[in-house]
Amino acid sequence: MASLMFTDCSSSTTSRLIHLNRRSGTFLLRQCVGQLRLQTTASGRGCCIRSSSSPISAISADTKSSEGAAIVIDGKAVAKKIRDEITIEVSRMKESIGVIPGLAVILVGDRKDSATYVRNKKKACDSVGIKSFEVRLAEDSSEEEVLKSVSGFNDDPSVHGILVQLPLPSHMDEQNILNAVSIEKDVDGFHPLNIGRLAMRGREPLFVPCTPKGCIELLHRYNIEIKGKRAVVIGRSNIVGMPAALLLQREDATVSIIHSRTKNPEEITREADIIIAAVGQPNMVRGSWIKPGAVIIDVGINPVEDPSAARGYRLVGDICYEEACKVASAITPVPGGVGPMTIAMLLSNTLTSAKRIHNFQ
Ligand SMILES: NC(=O)C1=CN([C@@H]2O[C@H](COP(=O)(O)OP(=O)(O)OC[C@H]3O[C@@H](n4cnc5c(N)ncnc54)[C@H](OP(=O)(O)O)[C@@H]3O)[C@@H](O)[C@H]2O)C=CC1
Ligand SMILES: Nc1nc(=O)c2c([nH]1)NC[C@@H]1CN(c3ccc(C(=O)N[C@@H](CCC(=O)O)C(=O)O)cc3)C=[N+]21
Repeated sequence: MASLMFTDCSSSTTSRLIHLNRRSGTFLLRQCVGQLRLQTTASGRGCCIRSSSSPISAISADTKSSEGAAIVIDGKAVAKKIRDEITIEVSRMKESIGVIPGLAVILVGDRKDSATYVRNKKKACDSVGIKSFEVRLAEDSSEEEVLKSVSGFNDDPSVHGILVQLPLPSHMDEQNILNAVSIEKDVDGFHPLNIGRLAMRGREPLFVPCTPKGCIELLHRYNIEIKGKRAVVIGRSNIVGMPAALLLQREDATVSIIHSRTKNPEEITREADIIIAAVGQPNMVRGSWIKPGAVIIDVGINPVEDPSAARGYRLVGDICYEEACKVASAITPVPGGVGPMTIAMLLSNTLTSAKRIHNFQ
């Protein structure tokens, strides 16, 4: 694990989440995702479930939320709904034209977290009927070997999406490898042509990177308006922060980007109606950074030591959850927020790719 450390803020976040999920998970799934209505009763512990009988479209980044009343944006439930939608489309495609969408994953090295992600992607493919292909290469493989695998999948007609799991070992040229993925199969959306088109007005990428796409999809599915809002993206990586900022801009938000050299990040963040945090710093964004009523999408996935957890660690986001949910109007939890959406968007991009390649509507 890259950053195993103690952290003060949100020390009780995990137990609180489990508590909330157990008591209110079912209604969240049914009401937030299905009928787009919220009729929650505030949990006994008060944090992060807003009591409301209004439609989710009432969530506004402008309105001051009442104390301790943020709505939990349930990424796990939305991802499940998207997987159900994909399952139907995959079987319709199979029945109509006999084609099964296929996703190939290339994993180099033996990082535990990467192996877990790849295993989860395979499980997700199985759950919707997408065929999965996998190549595992040793840490000391050559770049040529990886390029050979990419090229094999580029030429394989049963593969419609190719994902090279990142990070790659340091002796490899990541750009060179990502450039080699056929843009028609670039379901991660990391090819420079796809990113370039995302940045240009009037141009459409073939694929949008999965994590930022998942963030926007959550905002859409909760009817959170983006147009005209002030958005702040914290982090500017090629795979999350930068494409997230581009997507928000395409949705007519006014976007600021914060990075490691930004002065007074808290001041800039406090102006935002919508915050997307993709930093990799556990609990960095404190309650005092957040404008009352802001909507928060927490992309960060940071392992922090926790002897009481079965794995010896637990995952926290970049946002100090327990402080933020007292100020924000809506927030994604970690885990159960953006992570499951990333995988759902990967499946969705793979289905889109197969449909496009076979000209199937
Ligand atoms: N939920 C999901 O599906 C996914 C989650 N993640 C998680 O999201 C987080 C970010 O991932 P990723 O984008 O790949 O990370 P990177 O390390 O590639 O990028 C981090 C970004 O954050 C900025 N940054 C770092 N420290 C600070 C700071 N103190 N203040 C302001 N900005 C800072 C960096 O700035 P600079 O550019 O100046 O260096 C950089 O732009 C991680 O926790 C990762 O695990 C990632 C992918 C998917
Ligand atoms: N080519 C490439 N594409 C990626 O999209 C990519 C990548 N490389 N490298 C690593 C990051 C990270 N990433 C995650 C996906 C899902 C969860 C996820 O499902 N998380 C669960 C928790 C999982 C757990 O408990 O361990 C959750 O947040 O609820 C997390 C992180 C994709 N990435």
